[in-house]
Amino acid sequence: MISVTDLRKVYGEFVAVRGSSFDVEPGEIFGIVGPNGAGKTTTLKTLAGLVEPTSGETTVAGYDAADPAMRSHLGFLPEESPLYEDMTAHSYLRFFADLYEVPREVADERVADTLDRLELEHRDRRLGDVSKGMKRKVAIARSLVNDPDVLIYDEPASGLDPLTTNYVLEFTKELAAAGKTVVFSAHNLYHVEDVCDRVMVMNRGAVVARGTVPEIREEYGITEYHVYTTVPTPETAPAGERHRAVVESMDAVEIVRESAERAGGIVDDIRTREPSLEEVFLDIAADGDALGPRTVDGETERGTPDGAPSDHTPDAPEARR
Ligand SMILES: Nc1ncnc2c1ncn2[C@@H]1O[C@H](COP(=O)(O)OP(=O)(O)OP(=O)(O)O)[C@@H](O)[C@H]1O
Repeated sequence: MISVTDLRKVYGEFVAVRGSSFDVEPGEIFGIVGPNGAGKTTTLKTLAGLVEPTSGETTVAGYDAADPAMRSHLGFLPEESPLYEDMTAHSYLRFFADLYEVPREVADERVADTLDRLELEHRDRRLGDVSKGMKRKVAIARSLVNDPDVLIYDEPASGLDPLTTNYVLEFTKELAAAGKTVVFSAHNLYHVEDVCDRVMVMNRGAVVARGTVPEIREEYGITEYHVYTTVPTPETAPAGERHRAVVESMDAVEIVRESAERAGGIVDDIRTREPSLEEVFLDIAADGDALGPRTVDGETERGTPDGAPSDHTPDAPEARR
């Protein structure tokens, strides 16, 4: 449904996106995460045809992203979406439906249905007078007036209270279950982990990891084993009435077991601690300096145009650097 090959965007001398490649399958929820300035919004705006890439190919719903015909298949939710404050939700959405040339009757039904599904109250109140959560819901409804196949949502839950956030994320899942393809960016990794089928991590303009969350965790995170023994061993520290060693491999667990048995005790519990996506992410982001300078000149000096791998096998987490 979406195919991006060697996407590169340079502003003046500054390299905002350094050659990223990824595919998104129909009905998939694909998350783009990364620290501030990583290049997430630039990537999303390129998909939406709002930013012209410096080089690379971007296909959305079978069209080049720059092709105006693509727009009718796309719903784009920008990070900030100022609404016309004097309009009501209803008149505002109708206005957009008209822009997309949706026949009046279809538009009325679709708008009412979407507002019902979003449980939007106060439909006839001025948009200037409604809460931030409601405004976001109206912006989401706007992204759906043309019944698009592809939804591109930049930080859909940014700045919302936990209840509305949850609502928006569940709604996103429903849209994908109904067959829509969703690409969204987020800072909150818990949301990404909860909602996305696959994730791409960007840092300093480069794609540094991608795959399912378990794949990324396996590739980049370190699983810790907490090994509890009945006797002290050189590897353990006191932990309540027992002793505990924190190790990172099963071989190390065996060493603790042998030490405990030599000391006349046993290992009586082993617990596995998976790193959170947040921990994995911080670890990946900490490697950002290794990506090198972010200017066209800096890249030439390094002798590599991209600084990051850009193969087209989205299921395989990439090697770092
Ligand atoms: N029009 C522009 N002109 C010059 N530089 C730009 C422009 N748009 C973005 N940039 C720069 O490109 C880099 C990537 O920006 P982008 O908005 O894509 O990052 P982001 O990952 O979405 O960040 P955030 O999480 O802060 O929204 C940033 O350093 C930004 O300052």
